[in-house]
Amino acid sequence: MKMKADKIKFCYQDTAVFDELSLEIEKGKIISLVGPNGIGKSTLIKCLSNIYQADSGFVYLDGKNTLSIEAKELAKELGYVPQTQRNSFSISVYESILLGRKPYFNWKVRQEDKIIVQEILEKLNLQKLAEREVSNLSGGEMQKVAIARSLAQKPSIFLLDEPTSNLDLNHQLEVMNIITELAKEENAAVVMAIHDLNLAARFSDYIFLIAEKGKYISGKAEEVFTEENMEATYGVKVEIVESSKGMLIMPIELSS
Ligand SMILES: Nc1ncnc2c1ncn2[C@@H]1O[C@H](COP(=O)(O)OP(=O)(O)OP(=O)(O)O)[C@@H](O)[C@H]1O
Repeated sequence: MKMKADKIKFCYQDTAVFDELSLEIEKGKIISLVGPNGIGKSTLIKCLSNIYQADSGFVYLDGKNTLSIEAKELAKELGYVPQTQRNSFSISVYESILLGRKPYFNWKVRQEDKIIVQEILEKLNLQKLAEREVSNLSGGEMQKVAIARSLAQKPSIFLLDEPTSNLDLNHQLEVMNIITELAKEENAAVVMAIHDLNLAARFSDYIFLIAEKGKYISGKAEEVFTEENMEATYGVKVEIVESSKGMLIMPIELSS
């Protein structure tokens, strides 16, 4: 499965967030979407997920315009994980993950769906939380449940909005390992908006930097995360350091 955004433009009221933005996402690859606060990463993820419709340009799945694909069929291909939101309605962790199976059953949950949820609870070490209400979980626990729900959906493309933002070091690595496994072993395509440039550099095949409105820089981490690009984009002088696991981006000081 291949996704392609072709010269898309999206506006809130009269203000364009981005324009002429093109992006290709291939199976087996992880793309990190990075850029300053408010630049449009979440909006782009929503356009790719078909939650928002681009004002011009289109998003294609294997050459087919996503607007022409039925919602239930699209839900089998695209797994969208939003930034964690606290909802007040009561639903257990188990039920929340089971909802990921909704595109596959009509009104009656099948044995097969329960087995998949059970496997995912184990994979993400969530068994102990299965009966807890989602609304009472910590931010990090909630984030893992949202990821678990998208895994239950078994999509071929994952669209993740800041999947590690609420997670401690241990859980960040756990989630990044799961994301890597999805891409490398299950051949899924992954697009994730992420602020942690070091995690992005280490775990992505490609980086897509929205540097400023209309300025997109894409390529391998070493090509995109240069001292010049970082200072121009974030207004911060950085030092690029080599570590045993690849490059590290060290913020040094604000540009004068
Ligand atoms: N529903 C909305 N109505 C109007 N403007 C919006 C809406 N949602 C977002 N925006 C604006 O659109 C721009 C892009 O927002 P978006 O959330 O996509 O950025 P982001 O790069 O994901 O930011 P962050 O890194 O802070 O999460 C921002 O200026 C934001 O204020």
